[in-house]
Amino acid sequence: MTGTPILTAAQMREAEQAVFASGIPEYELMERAGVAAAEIIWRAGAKRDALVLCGPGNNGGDGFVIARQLRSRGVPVRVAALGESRTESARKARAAWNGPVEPFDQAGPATQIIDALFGTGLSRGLDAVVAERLCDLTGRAAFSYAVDLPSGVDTDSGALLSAVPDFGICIALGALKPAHVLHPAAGLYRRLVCADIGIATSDTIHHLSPPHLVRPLASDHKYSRGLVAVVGGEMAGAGRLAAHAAARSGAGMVRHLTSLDGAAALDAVITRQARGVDEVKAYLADRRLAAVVVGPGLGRGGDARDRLAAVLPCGHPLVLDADALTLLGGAGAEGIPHGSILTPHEGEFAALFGDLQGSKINRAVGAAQRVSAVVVLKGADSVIAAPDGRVAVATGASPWLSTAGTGDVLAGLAAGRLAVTGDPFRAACEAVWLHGEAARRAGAAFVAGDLIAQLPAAIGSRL
Ligand SMILES: NC(=O)C1=CN([C@@H]2O[C@H](COP(=O)(O)OP(=O)(O)OC[C@H]3O[C@@H](n4cnc5c(N)ncnc54)[C@H](OP(=O)(O)O)[C@@H]3O)[C@@H](O)[C@H]2O)[C@@H](O)CC1
Ligand SMILES: Nc1ncnc2c1ncn2[C@@H]1O[C@H](COP(=O)(O)OP(=O)(O)O)[C@@H](O)[C@H]1O
Ligand SMILES: [K+]
Repeated sequence: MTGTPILTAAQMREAEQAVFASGIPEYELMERAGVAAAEIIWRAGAKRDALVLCGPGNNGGDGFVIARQLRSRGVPVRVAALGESRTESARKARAAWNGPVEPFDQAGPATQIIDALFGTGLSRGLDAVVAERLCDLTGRAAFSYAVDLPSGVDTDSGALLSAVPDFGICIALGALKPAHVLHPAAGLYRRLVCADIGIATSDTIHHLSPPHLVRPLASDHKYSRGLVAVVGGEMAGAGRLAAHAAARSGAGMVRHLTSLDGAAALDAVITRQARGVDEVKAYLADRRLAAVVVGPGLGRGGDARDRLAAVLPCGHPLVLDADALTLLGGAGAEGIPHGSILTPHEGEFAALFGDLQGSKINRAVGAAQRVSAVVVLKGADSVIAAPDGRVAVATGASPWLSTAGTGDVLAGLAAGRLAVTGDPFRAACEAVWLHGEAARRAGAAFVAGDLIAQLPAAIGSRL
């Protein structure tokens, strides 16, 4: 994965130490951060009057540098500070600002508000009066900026530790942090900009980037492009959605095994009635199968359990979703073949891995390592984790995706990409990106089937 790196507060401090060890002083880094942030603010707000809110730590120090930079460009700037500056660099930045400093609790509104109260060093929620004033000033400003992070969010989990206002632009310094991509914090700004301040970042957590897909070759045929089986059950609709998504994923052929009568007449998806477990097993004996998805439309009764039990040892690469995850949760996540893709929403995840703690990223990584499989922990911020520690986080998903059946589409799509690539982490990343792109193209108030219709265009955009 090659998207923008995401660093926790501790990893950020390590990267910062490496810069200091190379001979660059701390204050130089603060100057770089302030200059880069001021440039972004200048481009957005030009000469509109600005109020910079400075906290006691280095985030506040960045604020003093920003104030000086903006003033040198002719912006009418005021600074309000929350007490004294407590770090050497912040004191230096404050001394270099030779304008007045207002007490935070007396600062009046401005057209532009720059929040440099707290960043990665926030250790607890803001005092209620401070948070309230920040919300009030930010709400009244026409332009608002959060320096590094909105003050009040927990860097590593994206949780809100106190009331936090909505910002226009969040200026991440040096690298993204988990709070920039995880909700609820990730929903607090309209635009996110990452300012390069010369910190080397080589970590394993990345923002999900658009995939590079390949066209079929002239020598390809339907089996070489990947044969997918969808093992459904009594709820044919969900299985059908997964099957049709797989059929528009780039895979060569899709078979949908249902326990119901009525194979579709004219359809690219081959629907087969496989009433008993032996019939399911017979279909799964096909060596040409490149991926099998089980869960959408499976059901949760005894028959569903038997079908799932037939799929788990089949030896083909698996995508486990929906009812399959719920059934596996009841069994303590036993029997999940290594290298599978699991696509739980939070409820299914809790049933499977309820004891895991920490941020959404930590929980997804813990789960992936526990079952040696790729875990896609879905939601407005979907986290894709591999057992080797690689993580991609998808942001900006359309909230219109919160409609029935879109998860079935994702499962089918993941199986299709798994059949094409043979690589579970890559397939999961491609599927989540294509799913999000299809939703963007589908616009508003779509249903799961509309999403499937957008998949060819989404794929076409990445060839
Ligand atoms: N990493 C990098 O590469 C670079 C980092 N840079 C910048 O540094 C920022 C991190 O700076 P930082 O570590 O000094 O922490 P910061 O967020 O300013 O706050 C810490 C202070 O606030 C205090 N405090 C905490 N919570 C509080 C509360 N609720 N209410 C009241 N007080 C509270 C806390 O006190 P304590 O918890 O010890 O009581 C401490 O005094 C980072 O976000 C970025 O902007 C750039 O300059 C250059 C490159
Ligand atoms: N509020 C939201 N914003 C963005 N994406 C969402 C939101 N809610 C759900 N999604 C996405 O929609 C899909 C829903 O999947 P799931 O909950 O399994 O639904 P279903 O079981 O009905 O198919 C997932 O891909 C999830 O990431
Ligand atoms: K801030």
